[in-house]
Amino acid sequence: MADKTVKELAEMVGKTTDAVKQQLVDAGLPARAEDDLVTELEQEKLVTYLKQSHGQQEKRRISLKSKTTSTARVTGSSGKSKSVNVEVRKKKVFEKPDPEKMAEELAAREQALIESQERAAKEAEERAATKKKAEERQAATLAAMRASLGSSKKSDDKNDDISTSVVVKKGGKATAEVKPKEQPKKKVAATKPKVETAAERKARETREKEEARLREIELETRRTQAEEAQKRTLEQMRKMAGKYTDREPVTEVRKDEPLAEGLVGDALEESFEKERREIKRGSNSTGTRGRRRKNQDEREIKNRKNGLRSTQASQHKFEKPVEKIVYDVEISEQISVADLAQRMAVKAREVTKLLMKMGEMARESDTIDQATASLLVEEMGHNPVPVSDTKVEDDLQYAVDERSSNIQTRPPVVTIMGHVDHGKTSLLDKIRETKVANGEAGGITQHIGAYHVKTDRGVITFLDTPGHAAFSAMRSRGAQATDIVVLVVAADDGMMPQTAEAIDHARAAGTPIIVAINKMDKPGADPDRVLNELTTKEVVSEEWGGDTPMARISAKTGEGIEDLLEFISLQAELMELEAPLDGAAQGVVIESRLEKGRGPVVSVLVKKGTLKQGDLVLAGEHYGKVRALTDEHGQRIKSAGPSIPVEILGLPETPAAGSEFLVVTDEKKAREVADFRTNRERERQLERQNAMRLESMFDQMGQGDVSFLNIVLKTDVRGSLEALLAALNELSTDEVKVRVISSGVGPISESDVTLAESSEAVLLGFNVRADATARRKADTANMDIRYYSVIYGLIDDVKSAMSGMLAPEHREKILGVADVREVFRSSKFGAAAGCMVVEGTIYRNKPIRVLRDDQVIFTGQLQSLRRYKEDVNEVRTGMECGLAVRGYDVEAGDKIEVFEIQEFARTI
Ligand SMILES: Nc1nc2c(ncn2[C@@H]2O[C@H](COP(=O)(O)OP(=O)(O)OP(=O)(O)O)[C@@H](O)[C@H]2O)c(=O)[nH]1
Repeated sequence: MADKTVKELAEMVGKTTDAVKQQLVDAGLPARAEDDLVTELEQEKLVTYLKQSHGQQEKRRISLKSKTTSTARVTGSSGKSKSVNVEVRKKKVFEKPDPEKMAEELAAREQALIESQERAAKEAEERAATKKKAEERQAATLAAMRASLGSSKKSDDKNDDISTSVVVKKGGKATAEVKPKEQPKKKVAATKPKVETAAERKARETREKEEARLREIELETRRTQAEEAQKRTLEQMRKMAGKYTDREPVTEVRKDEPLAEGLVGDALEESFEKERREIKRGSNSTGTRGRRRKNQDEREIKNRKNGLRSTQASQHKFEKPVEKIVYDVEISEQISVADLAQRMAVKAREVTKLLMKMGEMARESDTIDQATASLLVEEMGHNPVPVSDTKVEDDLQYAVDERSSNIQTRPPVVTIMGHVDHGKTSLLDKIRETKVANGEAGGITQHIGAYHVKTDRGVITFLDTPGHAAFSAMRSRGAQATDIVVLVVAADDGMMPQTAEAIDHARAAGTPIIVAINKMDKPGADPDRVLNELTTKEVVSEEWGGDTPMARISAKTGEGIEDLLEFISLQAELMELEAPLDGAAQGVVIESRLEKGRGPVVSVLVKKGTLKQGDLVLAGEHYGKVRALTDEHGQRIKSAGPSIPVEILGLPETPAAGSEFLVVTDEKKAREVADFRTNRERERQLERQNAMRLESMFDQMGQGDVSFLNIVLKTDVRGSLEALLAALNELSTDEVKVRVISSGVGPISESDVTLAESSEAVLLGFNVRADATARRKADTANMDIRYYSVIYGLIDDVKSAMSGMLAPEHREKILGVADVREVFRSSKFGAAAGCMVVEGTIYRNKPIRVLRDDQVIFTGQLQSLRRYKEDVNEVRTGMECGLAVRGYDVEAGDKIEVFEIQEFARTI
């Protein structure tokens, strides 16, 4: 760069002289005229200024300080103070670049790359053309020079010894030099022309201008390439960002590279360096650079085609290239750790490790519950698919349903409910008496928990287990055995608590209600009152515009019973009750008992299909072949269709009342389901026991005053047992808890007595008696065995026992109040108060309180109570007295209140 005039500069950059002059001033240089020279230094200054103003910032040196060090003075244990260096390190965090922004940037850079390549090609062409022109010009100049030299040689010969050459020095100043005459010819030819002609000068200037432009292009190319490198680096960073998000970068950030700016780690920095080196090398040799550039571009394209692979891809070889397989893992309600691991195709150790992390210590053989297993599976990146343990059961049920066909109308199943003594049993008996005993020739009615009657409108089946307790026990087992509830309300008693409860139960089950207003024969019968009271529970008679049929009956005389049966049949018709007649039978266990000589006798109600002798029945946890079928009259029958109650023999044990039964063909499946149910029941039992243990622990820890009433209970049939257990369970309160230590069906045995004795339990028998040995044992142990035949009798007794265990309640009772009118002081008695008894009686020996402005200010005792001069024990309302309070001086206007603490027994 040579010194140039303002005009020359303007020509060079293709701007007006005025614009250049202004730029010079803006760049902080002195103002110039058109022909003033601008020195090289000034030109550089101007170029720097222009670059800056066009956004080409001077290359900044970025120095990121990851740590700062300062000095602090501290006093040591010896008391001496010393200075310590405090180094504060900054946390480096990778920022994940925004993918959208990156994509935009990438597109822009690609466009810029294409443009710059096109520009470079064009410029190369121009350069070649210019070079050619320059060479031509030079050749022409040389020819001219040679020509002029030839003519001057002739004149030299004339001037003999001196030749003058004019050398144009920097700045265009010409100086004359005297050269020795005998200059070798070839030397003259080798040197540049001594005098620069106007054409030469112009050529040189053009050349310089061209060179400057080329430098600019070079710079531009380098810049583009640097940007390219940056782009690639950022691209890699974007790909790597995901992998590094959770990690703390451990590498140091390079400080001398603007691209780094605290973002790039070692790997990226290295890649950047590589790019930089390539660019640097490329700039030294245009040819090599071009080749390299080409190769690089080819690589780029190849890499792009290959997706994520890049020139730096080899740096991340540690990554596992395989894609993770996500399994759908079926999880049953309980699953072993080993089994779960197998389903996820991992080692069991990995599962136990994860469990440990989650705070659960488990071995491979341990079983975990469905919720924990689901969590684990999710944690390990798979999909948990919870499956029901009842799948085998469901499959079995499905198979049974599949085999059902020939859908027919079936008889309704009716349960009779109502308050105690309102006549439920009487009603059932009356219906049976009129419809069964009389209807069936010679039939001996047998108690099987249900019976069916034939009416003009069809068959009706009654469940002979009256009361809502049995109804709810069945429902709690999922057996919706009842279609209609007949609610018995005594006309002379009206709606009672258990009437309301029965309504709630029926409502909860969605079972329609028919009301039987009983005891209409009684003189005190008031059916309207019943109707009225029932409306409070939103049971409105059809007569009153509601939808509940109500029959006025007498279980004693049989009046209205036909109407009731008619209502039931009509309701059944409305409900369009249907069931498949053919196919495998299924239904519900009504009752089961152990009978001497017959073994387990199970009463069932068929709900679907037809139950036949010889069928394989699965009921609850037991299964077996039906040896015999008996109807309610004790008659052996071959089969029973829908809604028909029968007794079956052949099961190995007594299933619980309310259990569902079904006929299966596959014994293996039946065993599988039976086993599963047994295990489930055992687990439930264990859970209950654990809960009990826990409960006891808490009780002991926190509330020392909780009492337990332990019970050993034996009943005749499972139905009563379920009902009683449910009822007893509800009796527990915060203070007294009922704990059934043992319960079962059958007579009270010696072991029951032993258990009751050891656990300090009361021994209760419902419709069963203790055998001889048990009786003897109870006598020796001085134990009381209580027998019942009415559920409510048993419950009431338990309630009383619980009440006896309750701590008595203490209540305070005010016995009398006296107003203090005057206070006298005597040296002998101290302060004595003259009072008037205004309420009750003032007692000398009872506790007192002193009240001032109706606020208690003292509680204590009287020191003396006198009437006139005599000491007395009590003074009644309206009488005057003198009294002294021990340890307290009363004032006129105070009130003396006498009280006592009374004990009240509490009931459950
Ligand atoms: N006068 C009269 N008495 C009846 C009628 N129905 C029942 N009783 C009497 O009422 C009492 C109770 O009858 P139950 O049939 O035992 O009543 P329940 O509702 O079954 O009683 P629990 O089984 O204890 O809940 C008995 O003394 C019956 O004789 C009736 O229609 N008229």
